[in-house]
Amino acid sequence: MGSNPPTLVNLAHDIVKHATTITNYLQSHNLPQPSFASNSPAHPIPENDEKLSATRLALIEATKALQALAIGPSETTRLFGFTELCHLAAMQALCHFNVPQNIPLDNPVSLDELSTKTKVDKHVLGRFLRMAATNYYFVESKPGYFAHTAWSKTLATDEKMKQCIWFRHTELLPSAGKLVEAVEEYPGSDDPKETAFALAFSGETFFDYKEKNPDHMVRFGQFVDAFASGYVVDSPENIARGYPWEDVGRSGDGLVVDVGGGIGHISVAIGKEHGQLRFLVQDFEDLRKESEALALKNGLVGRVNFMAHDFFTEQPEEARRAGVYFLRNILHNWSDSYCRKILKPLVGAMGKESRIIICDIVLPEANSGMPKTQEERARALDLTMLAMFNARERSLEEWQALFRSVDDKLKITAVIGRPKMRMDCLIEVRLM
Ligand SMILES: C[S@@+](CC[C@H](N)C(=O)[O-])C[C@H]1O[C@@H](n2cnc3c(N)ncnc32)[C@H](O)[C@@H]1O
Repeated sequence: MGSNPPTLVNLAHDIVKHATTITNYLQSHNLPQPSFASNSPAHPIPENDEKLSATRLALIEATKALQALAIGPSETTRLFGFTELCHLAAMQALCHFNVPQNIPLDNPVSLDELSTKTKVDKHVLGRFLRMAATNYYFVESKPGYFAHTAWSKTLATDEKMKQCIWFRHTELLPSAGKLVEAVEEYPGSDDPKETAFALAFSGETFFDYKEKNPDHMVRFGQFVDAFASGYVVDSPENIARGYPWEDVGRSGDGLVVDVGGGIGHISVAIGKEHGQLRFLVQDFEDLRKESEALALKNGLVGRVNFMAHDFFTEQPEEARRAGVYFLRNILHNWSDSYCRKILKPLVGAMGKESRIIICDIVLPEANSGMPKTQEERARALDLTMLAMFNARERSLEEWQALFRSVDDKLKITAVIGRPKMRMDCLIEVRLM
């Protein structure tokens, strides 16, 4: 979609073209134009129109390239990460001291009043706010008075959004800082105990640390919720509509085993759209109550059932020969050797009609044409998996090699990606 060659002028032309398409779409649908004003919507460009979403991505892509060319190589390197790190520190401080909640949604507040309410030194508070304002979070509407923008309002109106900042600052940043040490200390390790995270957090694995620090567990859960509620991750509805689930009921008995399914929110979303399917959500016993409450709330009692099950062990009789073994965001948390330990019991339980469906990222090959902004996010998730778990995102070739190493007959039979899905793909695997 991009201009060739990507010169300043060609990119600027692309930007005008894409911006015009989006502006006209919003106008013709009576939707507000994107703006920094605090009453502007949090998702101004609708996600459900595939062509519009592609234009939005192309616009982001062109602006990223234009900005890189305008700043140039030397300045980019000299300032690398400098402002981003300071933004993260300032934003974490502002969220920690509940500054977004203490600014009225539609009016400015004086720095004096904000300092009294939050008990943060007025001068330090002003410095954090002025840093954040250079990134469109908050605006100094007149000297010494701060108001919300649409950006900062996301933090004021949804407590969960603050955990996106908290996670990056409090868990990812210290872990990322230990990556070099981890690579030197544990060369080639695939052990979840030998990670950058463990080096940063007193030798604990990610989940052991969470168990000992329930506050981190709660915040992490809220972060995942917030992260999954926008453009970045596929919604449960995308998954429910992205795959021909109606075929599952035709062969086998319509049973979907949601392996490591959490409280079963994906099973519920698929179950609401596909009445012929039954679901067995497998996870740790402590999620049973919440899972059963979710099924009850959605009128799916009897069709969405919970079963405590450790996915490293053999499947019990009632979960054998299921139509589907579904694993969403499970295998990317584990290295290949652990993935084999998860997949082997599933292969052992599969009947002739069974399939495994994996919902995870498929990393692009070199020069695949995937927009750089998208690829950047996928690669960032890959490095996050490395730092936190010694795990990884995988390319199609790496997925294929993993399945082959479990069983020669395990073959990828379909990959559903864009435009039906966003970041993740649905990878269908069968014994052939
Ligand atoms: C990243 S979450 C994904 C949850 C769900 N599939 C989703 O897409 O929202 C990983 C899940 O795996 C579960 N899990 C971790 N180890 C497990 C094990 N040994 N057996 C069963 N579930 C496990 C966790 O409790 C958690 O719910």
